[in-house]
Amino acid sequence: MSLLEIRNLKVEFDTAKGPFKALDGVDYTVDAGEVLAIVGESGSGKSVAMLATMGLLPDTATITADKMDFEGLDLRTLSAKARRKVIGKDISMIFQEPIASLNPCFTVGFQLGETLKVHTDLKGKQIKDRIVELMTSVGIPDPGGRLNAFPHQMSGGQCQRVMIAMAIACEPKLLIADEPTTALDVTIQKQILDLLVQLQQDSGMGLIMITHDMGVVAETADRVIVQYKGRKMEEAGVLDLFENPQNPYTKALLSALPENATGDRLPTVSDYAEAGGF
Ligand SMILES: Nc1ncnc2c1ncn2[C@@H]1O[C@H](COP(=O)(O)OP(=O)(O)OP(=O)(O)O)[C@@H](O)[C@H]1O
Repeated sequence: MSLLEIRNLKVEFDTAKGPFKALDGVDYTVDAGEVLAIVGESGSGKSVAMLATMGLLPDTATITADKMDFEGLDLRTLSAKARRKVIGKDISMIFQEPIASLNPCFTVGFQLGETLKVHTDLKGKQIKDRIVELMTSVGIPDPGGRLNAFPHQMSGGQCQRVMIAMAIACEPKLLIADEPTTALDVTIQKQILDLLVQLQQDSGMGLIMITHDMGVVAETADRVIVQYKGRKMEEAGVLDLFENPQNPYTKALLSALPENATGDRLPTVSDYAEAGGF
């Protein structure tokens, strides 16, 4: 049984201009211990798909799927109470803007503690010990001192480490990372990616990496889903995708990488769109 199995996921938003189809029948499967990258340009429906899975879309979204199972549990029919037991514990998510994701009014230690209080039976000193252990595992120096810091007193990279600590606090079986390095400096990006992959390998959890960056895909993924305008264009193992892309859109994405440039100007995806028929 797969960890997460989604069939024919569709999401439509009710907007002032009428219904808008953000996702049009996409399948996703992730196994324990696997890293799935979902790649595509802005607006391709990567975040919407995972927010739908987490039950985090607004009421204006109509979500349908033929199947949406997490460890055999049907996420479509879960009560709000049962869902809260799964989401944030067995499935957790980190987002693009680490500083905005943390509450500026509370120390990072307090915020980590709140996560542990909600989802575990730990109390008092056990909570503090676990916070220090978590901060150590995500590479925050002087964790005992830093737990009293407010988010604005930490760098973007450190805040993302705190978000990762919060996401892994309850030892999730699946972690969804939505553009986790996009808002960070290039040098920090690599460190955060390495940390995520290391944590994934140590724990054996499934990891879904949402990204628009083929470099991130190459660094992290076992398998890749390429999305464009709410549809799946291609799904392949990471080596196959880079060596032998089948879909014109995937070929266009790969041609737009700086290392594949041949002329004076980098090609863009739209250079390929008409010829490729997408
Ligand atoms: N709450 C909403 N109401 C209406 N449309 C929405 C809503 N949320 C997302 N969309 C639209 O759905 C489409 C897919 O959005 P989504 O955020 O999934 O894209 P993405 O591939 O993750 O891109 P990005 O990397 O920019 O986040 C976009 O056109 C977006 O404008």
